[in-house]
Amino acid sequence: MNIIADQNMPGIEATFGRHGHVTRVDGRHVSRDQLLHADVLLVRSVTQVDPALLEGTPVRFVGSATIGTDHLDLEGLRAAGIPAVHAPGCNAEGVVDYVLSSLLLACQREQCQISDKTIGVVGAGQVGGRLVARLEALGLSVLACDPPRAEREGDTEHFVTLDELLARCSVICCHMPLVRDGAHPTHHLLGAARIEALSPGTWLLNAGRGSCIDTAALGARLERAGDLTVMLDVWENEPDIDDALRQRVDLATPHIAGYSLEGRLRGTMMLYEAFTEWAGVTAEVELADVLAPPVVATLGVGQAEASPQRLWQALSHAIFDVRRDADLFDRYCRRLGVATGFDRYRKEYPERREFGSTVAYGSREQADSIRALGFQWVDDSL
Ligand SMILES: NC(=O)c1ccc[n+]([C@@H]2O[C@H](COP(=O)([O-])OP(=O)(O)OC[C@H]3O[C@@H](n4cnc5c(N)ncnc54)[C@H](O)[C@@H]3O)[C@@H](O)[C@H]2O)c1
Ligand SMILES: O=C(O)[C@H](O)[C@H](O)COP(=O)(O)O
Repeated sequence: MNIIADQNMPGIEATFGRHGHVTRVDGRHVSRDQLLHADVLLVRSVTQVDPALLEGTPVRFVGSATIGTDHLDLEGLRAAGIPAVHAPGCNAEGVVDYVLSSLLLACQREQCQISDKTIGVVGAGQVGGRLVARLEALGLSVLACDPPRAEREGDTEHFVTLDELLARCSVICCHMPLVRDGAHPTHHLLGAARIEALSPGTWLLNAGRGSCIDTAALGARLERAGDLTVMLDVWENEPDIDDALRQRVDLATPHIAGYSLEGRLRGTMMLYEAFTEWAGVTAEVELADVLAPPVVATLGVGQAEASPQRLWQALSHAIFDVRRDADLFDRYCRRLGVATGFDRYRKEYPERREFGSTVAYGSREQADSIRALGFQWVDDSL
């Protein structure tokens, strides 16, 4: 069996490699010619897959190690009889770690307390739902907007409309998928009018898809007024993103929010499970076989971290200081140009572990706070 896989997917040789010959390709430039002898195609979000790409090839199984599916023509592939699977939730914990690291950094920079803010989460699925749960566990004030869920679950009590959320929240976190049609499209959901209407001082974070925000309008507001705190992990026209906007926002990262080692390996393993079922072979490897223990397995919290926010900052930034990614991304862009820098940093992304893999030693009084942040807690008096 011939397996073509994106070069940015870890764990493929250890899993799929047991059942066939693996060839790695640059996911941004997959061509039909490269697939003329392929049975299986494994991609990430940078490869658009539709029936035209696969026409006349022997590809009979497509797997995308991603949460998002906007790069897959699922309907077309279904009509062509080609199974296409993705990896729901695989890197959701990593995205939540990214959001917490970013918001706590913004608090540090602006000398404010996160507990004074109301945080709005747009899109309360695998990522947004987990984010709401962690923020609420930390005792923070949260509102969520998810019209498809509100409709499906008949729940208007727990969900607010987008405009209510924008009006009531000082922090807005976007985690909706990119949907271009249907009853609840998200393309430019935060369009020019909504961006103009944001109160000065609002924090806006996007870790969903770049095109959910009209970034030309966002850039125009920042250029004119510079009165928002903006954290962008996703962009319109990746990797050739608007460099002026990149330099204007407060935190710019190249679509790495979900790039924890666990998240990337979970993506591979979810595809592997689907593949073994499809191929009728026995899965020979589990996640634990390919996931090494974290290098930093334990963290001492120390008595100095008196306030909950200082404790959260110390812990989250010890494991994932998003400044590192922003600084390195900036260096890559300056050295290589923005489009090459964007992809190169993703390709060379330093290993990052999830909060949930890390044990933090703290006092009994700190236990709830440590756990709520997403870490494992061990009593430091033992
Ligand atoms: N930056 C990253 O590294 C990264 C990582 C993972 C996922 N993502 C993106 O985040 C998106 C969300 O991930 P997820 O795992 O939570 O997906 P999900 O499908 O589990 O949840 C998406 C939620 O958004 C809701 N939604 C749909 N349309 C909406 C609208 N108009 N307004 C508000 N909510 C709406 C859905 O009902 C659903 O509950 C993915 O589609 C992907 O594009 C980015
Ligand atoms: O949808 C997702 O899961 C993420 O946005 C995605 O995985 C980011 O990484 P990429 O697939 O672009 O390497």
